[in-house]
Amino acid sequence: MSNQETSHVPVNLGDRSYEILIGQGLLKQTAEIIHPWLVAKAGEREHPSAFLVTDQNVTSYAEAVSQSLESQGWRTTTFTMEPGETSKSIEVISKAWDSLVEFRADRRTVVIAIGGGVVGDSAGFMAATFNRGLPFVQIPTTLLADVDSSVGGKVGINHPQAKNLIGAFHQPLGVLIDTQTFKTLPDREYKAGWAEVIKYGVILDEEFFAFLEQNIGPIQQREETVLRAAISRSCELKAQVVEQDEYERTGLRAVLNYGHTYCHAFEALTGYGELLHGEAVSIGIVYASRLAEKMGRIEQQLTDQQIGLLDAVGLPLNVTSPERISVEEIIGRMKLDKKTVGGKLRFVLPTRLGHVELVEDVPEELVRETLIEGGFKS
Ligand SMILES: NC(=O)c1ccc[n+]([C@@H]2O[C@H](COP(=O)([O-])OP(=O)(O)OC[C@H]3O[C@@H](n4cnc5c(N)ncnc54)[C@H](O)[C@@H]3O)[C@@H](O)[C@H]2O)c1
Ligand SMILES: O=C(O)C(=O)C[C@@H](O)[C@H](O)[C@H](O)COP(=O)(O)O
Ligand SMILES: [Zn+2]
Repeated sequence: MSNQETSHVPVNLGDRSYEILIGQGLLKQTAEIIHPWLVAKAGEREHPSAFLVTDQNVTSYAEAVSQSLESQGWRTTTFTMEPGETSKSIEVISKAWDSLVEFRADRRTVVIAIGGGVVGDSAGFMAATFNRGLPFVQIPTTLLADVDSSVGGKVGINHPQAKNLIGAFHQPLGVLIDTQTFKTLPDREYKAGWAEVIKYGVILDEEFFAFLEQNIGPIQQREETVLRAAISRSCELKAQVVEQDEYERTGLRAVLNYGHTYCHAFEALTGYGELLHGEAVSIGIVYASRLAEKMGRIEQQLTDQQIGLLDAVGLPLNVTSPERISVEEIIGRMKLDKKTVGGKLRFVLPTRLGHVELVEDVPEELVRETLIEGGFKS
């Protein structure tokens, strides 16, 4: 694939269908790219307006987007959040609602997220709630947002007790991925994104997992061809799951939550921000796999294989100083997980490489054992 080509990944959801575009230098063409998306979904408009949402580290990308739109006659304003997980809060959303009022946003104002998953999830929640729903476009700028958070319509904010507890399903009109944004992405954030990519291999695609194992060097070098292949395949796999269970009703979409029951508890208990989401996913995968071993679903070799790949891309395998957090606190936070039914924990667990299942009857004692063996306070 030449670097100049733009790839298209469709997400087929009836009248909420959209496409994910992956290419270089797309930000500057935002106005031209999103115009047909808007016309198809909401009709032609005379005085287009856009509410741009970004964070302080990526304002230059938001400026490129506003320049493109304003050159085509759009009225725009930019809402800039502080970077980091703590911005996924009701206080930030409340300020954004005030700005939307001040901007005189109407039902046709497009909310455009330009940033990582924090910006995308928050902006999506603004779009889902203001005026009972505004059109929404995702322009992700982290690897994690490219491969996961920008796709599938889960939007929301955190509750101090649990991740993403307040939210909605609100699909974007489209996703525009400009791979040039990788140039400024710090190493820690870059590595964090690979946790969700590796997750897809474990849950759905053994061959993709092997491809990642064979490309550690190019991954570390941020080689464009491998990056593009990994982003496209991840988006395809996520789209296939979301197409079958958009609202996570049948349990099918829950496979995307592999490692997340542990991950979300660790994120909340370490105070949102100590661990990046991708780092917590990496740690959560290790724990979930160990739990699967204890349940006799897999051999230790499969856990070791996942650890090998996570470690090779530089991801953490445990929380720092786990002894400061008690096992009971973790179990308590796990019970706030959205997969919990009637107070009973449910976990997504592997049966083999490329396949996972949502498991109902997980003995809490085995979960405790994994945590105690990981060094948490008993
Ligand atoms: N909705 C979903 O389906 C879904 C899926 C996965 C994760 N998430 C959520 O996504 C969030 C994590 O997203 P994230 O990992 O992108 O973190 P993030 O949004 O916090 O971004 C990470 C950091 O990188 C900076 N940054 C972003 N792009 C940059 C660039 N190109 N150059 C320089 N700096 C840049 C940001 O300012 C921030 O400091 C979590 O809140 C997680 O819960 C949601
Ligand atoms: O899109 C999904 O569905 C996912 O589970 C993807 C996850 O990577 C993501 O972290 C998501 O935000 C978790 O959703 P939640 O419903 O457990 O909050
Ligand atoms: Zn995730």
